[in-house]
Amino acid sequence: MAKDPPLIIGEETWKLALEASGDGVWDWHIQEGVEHFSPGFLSIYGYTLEDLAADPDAIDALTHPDDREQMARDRQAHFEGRTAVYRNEHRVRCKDGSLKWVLTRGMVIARSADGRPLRMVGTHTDITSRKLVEAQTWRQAHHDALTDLPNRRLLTERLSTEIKHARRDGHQLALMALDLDRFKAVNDQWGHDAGDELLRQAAQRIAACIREVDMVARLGGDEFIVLLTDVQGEPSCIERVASALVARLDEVFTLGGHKASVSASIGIALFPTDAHDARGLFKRADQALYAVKRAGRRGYRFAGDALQDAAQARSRLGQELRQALDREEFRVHVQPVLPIDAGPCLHAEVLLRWQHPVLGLLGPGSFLALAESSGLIRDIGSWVLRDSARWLRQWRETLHPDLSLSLNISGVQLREWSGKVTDWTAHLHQLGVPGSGVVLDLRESLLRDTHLRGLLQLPALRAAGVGVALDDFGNADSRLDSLRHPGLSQVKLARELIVGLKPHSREAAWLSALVQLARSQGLRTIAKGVESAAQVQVLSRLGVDALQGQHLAAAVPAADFSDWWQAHRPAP
Ligand SMILES: Nc1nc2c(ncn2[C@@H]2O[C@H](COP(=O)(O)OP(=O)(O)OP(=O)(O)O)[C@@H](O)[C@H]2O)c(=O)[nH]1
Repeated sequence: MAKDPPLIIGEETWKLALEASGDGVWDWHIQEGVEHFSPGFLSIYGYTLEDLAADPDAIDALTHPDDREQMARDRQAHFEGRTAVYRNEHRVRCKDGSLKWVLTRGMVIARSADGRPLRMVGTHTDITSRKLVEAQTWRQAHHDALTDLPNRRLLTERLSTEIKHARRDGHQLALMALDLDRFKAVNDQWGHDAGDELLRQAAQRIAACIREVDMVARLGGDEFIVLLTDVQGEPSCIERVASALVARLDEVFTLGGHKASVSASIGIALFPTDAHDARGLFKRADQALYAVKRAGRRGYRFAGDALQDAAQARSRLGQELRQALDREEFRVHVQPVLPIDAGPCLHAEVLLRWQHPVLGLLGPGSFLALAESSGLIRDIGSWVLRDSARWLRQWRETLHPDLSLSLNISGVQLREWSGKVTDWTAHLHQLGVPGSGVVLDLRESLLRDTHLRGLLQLPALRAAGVGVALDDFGNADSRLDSLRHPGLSQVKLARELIVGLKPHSREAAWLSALVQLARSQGLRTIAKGVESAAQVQVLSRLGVDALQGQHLAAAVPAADFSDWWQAHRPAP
C-alpha cells in the first residue's frame, strides 16, 4: 500500500482551522475502514466519542435512508475523479432523535499508485435552518394561504408528472374543475370572513372525498381542481367521486353562528380520451363545468359526449331503481334445481328480475352493480327475502314440506349482517321459514375476503339449519382450498366446467376430481348451466348430486312455479 504523501501544512493546523469555522471535520482512512470525527463534528449531533465508534458505517447508518443513494452516487463520482470535490446534502439522525440537514464537502487526499482512494477528509456544515427556510418558501410558493391546499403552480407540476406516468403506463387520469355555486351570496350576506371559513371547510370536505394519491388544488376564488390519478376500469368510479363531492358540498356549512348553503358544479375531462395535454384537459373540464352552470348548476358533467350519455343513462337508471321498490316493479323468478336421481324437485334458485316500465324485463346484470354501489341492494335484498319467504311458505304447504330456496347474497348485505346472524335467522323465523328452507349462495371472493370471513359466522348459520353454497366454483379464479371453508354445505360448479363437457375427456376427469374433493368435504354438488342431454349423462356418471340449467328447466316467475312443479313431479 502506498504511503500517505506528506501534507504541506500540519494536519492539526488545518483541522483546527476548519473546526474554528464552525464545521465538523471527518477523516476517513478508506482502505482501513476507519473514520475519525472531530469534537465539533460530534457536537453538531449531540454525540460523544463513545457513541460513535471510529467506523464509517456508524455515521452512514445515521443518514436518512432516502438520502443514502444520492450520497453514495456523489461519493463514487469523486472517487472516480469525475468531480473535483465531494459534495452532498443529507439528513443525519441526532442523539435526541431529531434530524439535522448537513452539507458535507470533502476531498480524497491520498490515492494508491493504481488510483484507488486511500484517504479522504472533509467537513459537515449544519444547514438545517437554511433548509427549513427553503422548505417554507417552497410551501408558500406552492400552496394556497387560505386553505393550505396545493395551488395552481403545484397542480401544474404534478399534472405534468402524472401525464408522463399515465402515458408511459397506459393509465387514465380524470381532471375535475369544481366551482361553488352562488358563493358570492355568502360573502354578501355574512361577510368575507365567513366566506373564507366556508372555503376552508369546503377544501376539507373535498379532500375527504378523494384518495391520498389524488390531489385537490385551489385555483383561487371558489374554484378548485380535483385530479384523480390512475383511474382504472369503469367511468362509474369517477362518477362515484363526483357525486360524493356534490353531496358533501350540498350539506349545510356552519360559519361561526351562521348557517350557509352552497352547491357545487363539476366538469370532468379524461386523459387521454378528451385531451392529450394539461392545457387541453383544463379547457375541456372548464367547458363541461360551464355546461353544468348553464343547465342550472349543482351536478357534474363529462366533457366527452359518450361518457356523458352513459353517465346520464346510469343516473336515470339509478333514480328509477330507487322508485322501483315503491312501484313494486321487482319480481322473484325461480329456476328449479333437479336431483340427479329423478326424484321430485325440492330446491330452486331465486333470480331477481326488474319489470322496467320502458326497457322491459331486466336481469340482475343490468342493475345489480348500481344497486350495490348505491346501497339500494339492502332494501332490495330485504324485499327479495320477504317475497321469497312468502312463496316458499305457500309451496311448502301445497307442494312439498321439504322445498327450499337459494338466495344470492352480496358483500354489502353480508356486512350488514355482521355479527347479527342470530337477528337474521330470527327474522327468517318471523317470516315463517325454518333455516333449512334457505340456502345462501356466496361468491368465492366473499369467502376469501379476510374482513368478511370474521363476520360471516358460517357455523352459526349452519347451526340454525341455513345452508351455505359456494357459488360458481371452478372458474379461472377459483382456489381448491375454498372447499375447506367451515360451514359450507353445498358447492355450485361453474358453467365453464360444464360447457363442452364430453365423456372420457380431460375436462371430465378434472370435473370428476373436483366432485370427489367436494364430496370428501361433505359437500353436496350442483352443476349449473346444464344445456344438453349429453352433459346430463356425463354429469350423472361423475356423481354430481343435482343439476340446474336451461335445458332441464328454465327460470319461471314465482307465480308459475306451482304449475311447473305439478307438471314435472315424478310419477308415483
Ligand atoms: N371570502 C372570499 N371570497 C372570495 C375569495 N376569492 C374570491 N372570492 C369571491 O368569490 C366570488 C366568486 O365568484 P363567482 O364564482 O362568479 O360567484 P358565484 O356566486 O359562486 O357564482 P356562480 O359560480 O355563477 O354560481 C366572488 O364574489 C369573489 O369576490 C376569497 O379568498 N375569499
